[in-house]
Amino acid sequence: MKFRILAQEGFARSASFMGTHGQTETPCFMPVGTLGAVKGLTWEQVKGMGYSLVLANVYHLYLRPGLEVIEAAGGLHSFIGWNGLILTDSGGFQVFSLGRLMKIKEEGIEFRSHVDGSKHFFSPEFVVEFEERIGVDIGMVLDECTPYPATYEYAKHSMERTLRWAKRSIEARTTDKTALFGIVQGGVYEDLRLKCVEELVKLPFDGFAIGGLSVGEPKEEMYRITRLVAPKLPPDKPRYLMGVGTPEDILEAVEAGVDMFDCVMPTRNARNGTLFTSRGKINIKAAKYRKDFSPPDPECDCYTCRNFSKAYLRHLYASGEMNASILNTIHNLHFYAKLMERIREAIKGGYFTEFKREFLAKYRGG
Ligand SMILES: CNc1nc2cc3c(cc2[nH]1)N=C(N)NC3
Ligand SMILES: [Zn+2]
Repeated sequence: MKFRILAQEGFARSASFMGTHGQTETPCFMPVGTLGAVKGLTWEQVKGMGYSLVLANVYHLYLRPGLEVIEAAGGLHSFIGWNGLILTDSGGFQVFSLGRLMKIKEEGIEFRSHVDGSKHFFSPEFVVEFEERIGVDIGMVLDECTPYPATYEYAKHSMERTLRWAKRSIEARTTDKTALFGIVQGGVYEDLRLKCVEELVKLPFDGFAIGGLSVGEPKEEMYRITRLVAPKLPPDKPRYLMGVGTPEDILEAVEAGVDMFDCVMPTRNARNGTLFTSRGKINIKAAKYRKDFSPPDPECDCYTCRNFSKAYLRHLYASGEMNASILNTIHNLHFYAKLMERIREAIKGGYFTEFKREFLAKYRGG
């Protein structure tokens, strides 16, 4: 894995990331393809929007279709038919948020499948092995996701276990074809976060993620921890803020030095009719759009905005048509791709601060 800084403005930077299956430029947003597909879109459409790095989940792929099928297919890229870069989250968060967590032990996490209730066990070593065997470009280590709120004591013990698991994950590596990223935990406690960074950066990770945020804490807390941690992570390696976020969150985090993002919002919100536009979010279900024959976002050049009106999209949604999800997802993911493209250009052009101010004025101004 190679990471080369192309331009810097304050803490914000634009870089190129080279992985086994190609390269991408950062700051970048990763569409969520949890089960090996971005819901409602073909890979041709995802690639056509300019995405070259997508996210999938070890927890889900392990349960369905399972390691045996993916390996028999020749790895995850050939199984799902995506020839760009793939990052997999480790399951740490998913077991906490989806699976029925049974027990956290020093050895690993015991959980029940949310699919059929069967019992399973993830160790840090197993997750690294799984990610290497399915051949992803970037694998996240198994971490203990400290919930919010958590007491200082709980966050401390949880962070210390995440550090012990990080060491075991590095030791479990057998190839550099799968880049491995460490995850910073420590709740909302600055000293725990800094202690975690201090220990984690001693390990030869290819990149570092800030975990344990966007888990229900107030926005200001998320920004405070991000601004504290991001600049302290190695400047020559990618920084990934997990599960984030809205256009505003992304701009704040880029300004703090974050390079990579993932969030279900553009895809999940699309399926429930919420569209991101240059003047803020709109909900296409609203009655006021019944005879509004203007596009979702007059400043957007996506297929949906070039061909369809709010009234039509509202009609599709109200009728439960499949195309409602497809057309709304095309717009939202295109909006995010465009935002990241304009962020990269702004950093390279040295006008990111102005871009952020102008974008947010319009986006919040409605
Ligand atoms: C949606 N918010 C969110 N916060 C996260 C935090 C983490 C994560 C995924 C997340 N998603 N994956 C991990 N392995 N650890 C931390
Ligand atoms: Zn559009």
